[in-house]
Amino acid sequence: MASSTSLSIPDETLTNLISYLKAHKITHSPALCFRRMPGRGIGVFTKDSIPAGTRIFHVPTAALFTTSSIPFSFASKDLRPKIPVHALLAAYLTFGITQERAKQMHGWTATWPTWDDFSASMPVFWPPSTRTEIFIECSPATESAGAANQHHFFALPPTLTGTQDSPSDSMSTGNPSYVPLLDAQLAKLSGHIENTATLFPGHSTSLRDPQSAIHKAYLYNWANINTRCFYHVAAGKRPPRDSNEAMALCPGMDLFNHSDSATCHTSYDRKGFYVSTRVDIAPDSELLLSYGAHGNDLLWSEYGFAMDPNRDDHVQFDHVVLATLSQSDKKVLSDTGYLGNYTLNSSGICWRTEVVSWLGILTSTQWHRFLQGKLDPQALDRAFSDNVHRDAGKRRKGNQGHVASDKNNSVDELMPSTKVKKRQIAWLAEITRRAEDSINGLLILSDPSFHDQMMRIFSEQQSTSAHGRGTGANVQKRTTTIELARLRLCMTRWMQILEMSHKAVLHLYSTLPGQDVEASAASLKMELLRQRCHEVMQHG
Ligand SMILES: C[S@@+](CC[C@H](N)C(=O)[O-])C[C@H]1O[C@@H](n2cnc3c(N)ncnc32)[C@H](O)[C@@H]1O
Repeated sequence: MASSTSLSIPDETLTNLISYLKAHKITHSPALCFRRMPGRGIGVFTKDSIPAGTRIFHVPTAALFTTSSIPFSFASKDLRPKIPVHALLAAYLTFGITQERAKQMHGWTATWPTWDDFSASMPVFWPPSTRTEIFIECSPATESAGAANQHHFFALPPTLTGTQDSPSDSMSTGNPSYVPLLDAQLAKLSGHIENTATLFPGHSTSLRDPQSAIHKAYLYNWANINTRCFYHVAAGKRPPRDSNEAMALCPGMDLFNHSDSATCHTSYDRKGFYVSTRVDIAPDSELLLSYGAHGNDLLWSEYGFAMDPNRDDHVQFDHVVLATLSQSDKKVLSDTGYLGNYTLNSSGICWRTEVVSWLGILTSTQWHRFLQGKLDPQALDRAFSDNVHRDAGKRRKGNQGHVASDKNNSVDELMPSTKVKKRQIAWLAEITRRAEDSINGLLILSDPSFHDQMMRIFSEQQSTSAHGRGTGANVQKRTTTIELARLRLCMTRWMQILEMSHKAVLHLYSTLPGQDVEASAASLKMELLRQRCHEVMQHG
């Protein structure tokens, strides 16, 4: 591997990074270079082709930033077991690090995102108003559809917030182990702040004060650790029970972006971390790691971005399914291990949802046999068709030659699999309705005439201007940019959810007779929303 000097970038921050890498004996393939890209920060690229299986990056153990980098004068041996690693690293970077050390690390830390980047993209830093139901009123003039002029909707999807649960339709009522992603993250962040404040009493007041510079610096460092750390266990140490306690920051290696089809992978041994290529790499390509097989909700909440497309994407829709089940259904599902965790992805609904769909349509014995793979529902459909033909024959005889009308479309007359599909369509229609409501609401808020309402929902208002990064018009412009970025991220995610449910509904319609009109109407509606969102993304 070559030394870092071969990375040539026309950007002072990146040039300083190269000096930092060199000074810390961090080496890499001579083909690598760093580039900035709109919407994804810095990434690692190759100028030349690289064969599969090549080691392209090495960060020696001595260059890692871990709890071993923190002096005992800041955190004693006794204190360390009492604080999560994430919180300790954030505390040290916020008020433990000397000016001299911060200056030494600057060649690397200057490449980190800005606070505005995190604030715009990570919902954990957004105001509570983005998590609760939004009501807006429109005069008929601003109402493009000309329909109802009151809108209520959610900016953030329930898969992140769980806020669409009413007590009777609650994910938590139905599935006690379910904690929405954002709730878990908010609890973790506030737990870390509280823990740090307790263990470092000299900083407790400012850490707990959202307006203080220390609090804001802590959030910034916490976000950096959250989005840039790698799993690492020091040589000779046992892996901790909680993988979050095995953290290392790897200078330079933290600039690889994520992909669901990563071209590189990481490994480590006692000498440090390595990145190697998994496949042959073409010149001028970005080198990509996998942060895990994560759906967009997790990528968004933990890392502040969503991929489009993302083959690991899915949405959990427990809130929709559970709201349609009786307590006794939930008990049956709980007893069989099928309560909750119902997901939809680009291939349709998951097996767990399929299982719930048959509950009540099969007899209890049939349903349990179906779970065990001992009953093929198609056999039931065949038996149903045979019965229908037999009955029709009997009716013909009974009616002395007059064929009985076959127009009875009551649910009881439907084939078992048709009943199941109709049930699934109803669930998907509910996901679609919620997504459409939210997209329409966000489209209204993106209109300049709704600027004040948009700011009330997406802005911390007074608190943003207290960040000490500008005044007057400058702050106003910056905050508006942040709020609009937040709104657009919500719109993008709802659109992805809508596309997923739309695709699944179309597939179900295609397996049922006479659903062409419904399918075309749904596609038309979808296309109109897609176009309106596209316009906002382009010009708004
Ligand atoms: C470990 S850093 C990677 C380097 C990062 N681009 C930077 O400039 O610091 C992780 C962050 O990179 C960004 N990122 C990673 N993969 C991305 C992707 N596929 N699309 C958009 N942003 C991505 C996200 O902001 C994420 O929090």
